[in-house]
Amino acid sequence: MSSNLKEAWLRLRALSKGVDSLVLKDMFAKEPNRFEKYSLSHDGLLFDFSKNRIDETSIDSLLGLAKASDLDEARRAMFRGDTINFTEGRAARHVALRSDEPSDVSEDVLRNRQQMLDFAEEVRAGNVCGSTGKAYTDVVNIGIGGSDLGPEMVTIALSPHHSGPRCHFVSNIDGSHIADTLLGLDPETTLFLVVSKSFTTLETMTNARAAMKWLTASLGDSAVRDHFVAISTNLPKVQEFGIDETRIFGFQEWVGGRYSVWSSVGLSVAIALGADNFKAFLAGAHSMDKHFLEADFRDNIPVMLALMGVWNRDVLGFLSTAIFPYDQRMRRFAAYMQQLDMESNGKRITRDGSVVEMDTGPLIWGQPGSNGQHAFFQWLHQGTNCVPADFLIAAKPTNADEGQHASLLANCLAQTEALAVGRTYDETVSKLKAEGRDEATIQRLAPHQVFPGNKPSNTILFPQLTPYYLGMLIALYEHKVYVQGVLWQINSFDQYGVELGKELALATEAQMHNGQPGAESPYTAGIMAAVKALRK
Ligand SMILES: O=P(O)(O)OC[C@H]1O[C@](O)(CO)[C@@H](O)[C@@H]1O
Repeated sequence: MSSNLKEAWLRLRALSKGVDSLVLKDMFAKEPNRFEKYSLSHDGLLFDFSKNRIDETSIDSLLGLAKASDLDEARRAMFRGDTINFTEGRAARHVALRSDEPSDVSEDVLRNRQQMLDFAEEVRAGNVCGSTGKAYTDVVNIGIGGSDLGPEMVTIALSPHHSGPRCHFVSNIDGSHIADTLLGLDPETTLFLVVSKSFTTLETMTNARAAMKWLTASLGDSAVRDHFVAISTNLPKVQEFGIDETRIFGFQEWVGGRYSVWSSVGLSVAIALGADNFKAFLAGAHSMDKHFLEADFRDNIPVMLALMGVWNRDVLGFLSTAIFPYDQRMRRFAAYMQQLDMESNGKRITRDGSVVEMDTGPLIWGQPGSNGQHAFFQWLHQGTNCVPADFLIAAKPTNADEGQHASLLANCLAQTEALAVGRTYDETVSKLKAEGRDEATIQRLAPHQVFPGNKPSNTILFPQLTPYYLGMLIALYEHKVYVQGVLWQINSFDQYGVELGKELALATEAQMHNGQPGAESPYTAGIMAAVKALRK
């Protein structure tokens, strides 16, 4: 880490001494124009970060950190296609997937995109169909992690825009996932998309083999050609698996799994929504890309979102960040963001090989509002921990009642206020008095009904949940994650942390099926014996 950056971190962390005086209620009283000062907009999307425990001093210090980390060069390096994935020695150039501008990779990107969109349109039109001549009614995307979460989240979020076959998503190695999905599907009208960058992922290969068995049992081996598509960068493995070469859609090595929904990995999205909607999805992301690349840091939404996260994590010390889309169709958004953020920034080694000295990526979790309000919001309001949260909401509903949407909006905004402001003991006593409670009841209940408040949140408001704005939202979070990785000096684009468990699972499975007694790992021998006894 450069001495500049070290100093910037020291300056920032020195501010932690004064954080007790940062009380949102008082800060709003002193600065009634906080919304004007601490909100940004771009292309219809509004980012309100006024309900963070920040002031001009903290913002200056955070911006100083961004500058000292050479973030300006880092963002240009990403767009140039430099080797920013420095452990795996490649670029992370997902921004090129949503750009039509000429570059060294644009020809390849546009060719892949066109092939994928043409195929999607042919499927939608019924021109490409099953082995018995029937059009596909159902598409099953088999993949996991980035080969599943993006397509699944996006197709669910944009369901009002569906006009193609139904889409299903199978990911889990648990055989019940594919079994339950295939129930009720007709082999003659089902198309399987086997999505795996590596084409070696155990879950995906196992589920793909199960799907093939199910299909060929009724339509014979020759049907595989018409009912299986592969999306991968590993062409030899796909061919070995037996998928016809005319049904293989590739993408580039520099597309990371969790950044791949913009590539051929989005085929299920394109089949469900059509090429024009898919292009609008890319265009929304591109708009955010340009904003991220060009706007000054203080006016830059991904940069400021990242800096709020760093403030909450490294100065205020909060372990987690919650994501609450007030949108039932965005119910898989937090799960998607979990992989994006936690697989990217759940790291502890910096670019120079040393152990990082600050806390890195937070625990990401969330559920849609208003449901969450009736489950875990109690804990947020009155529990002993503090969790900063992002609230996301569309100004206008899509295929839903305007009045109900007004209630949804009101709930979303009210929660951000309740978290920030809380309710004091005296206010609680007044409320109980107004309810006509007697003195003894007031004394007994008041402490239980106090809300400490001072819980930070961001609010992200967008016009409507369209393909364009969903693309913009995802790109916003992608860039936030990258900015934070740059500040922490970690590589946001590898995922070595998932490997050890995979290796041990293979050894454990071998032991479970045909291992010699006594040769088991001491850590699992006891439970393995219990499993074997129960399986007899
Ligand atoms: O697309 P693949 O190669 O099957 O990988 C699936 C997922 O597995 C991981 O490599 C590890 O969980 C993810 O990064 C990736 O999205």
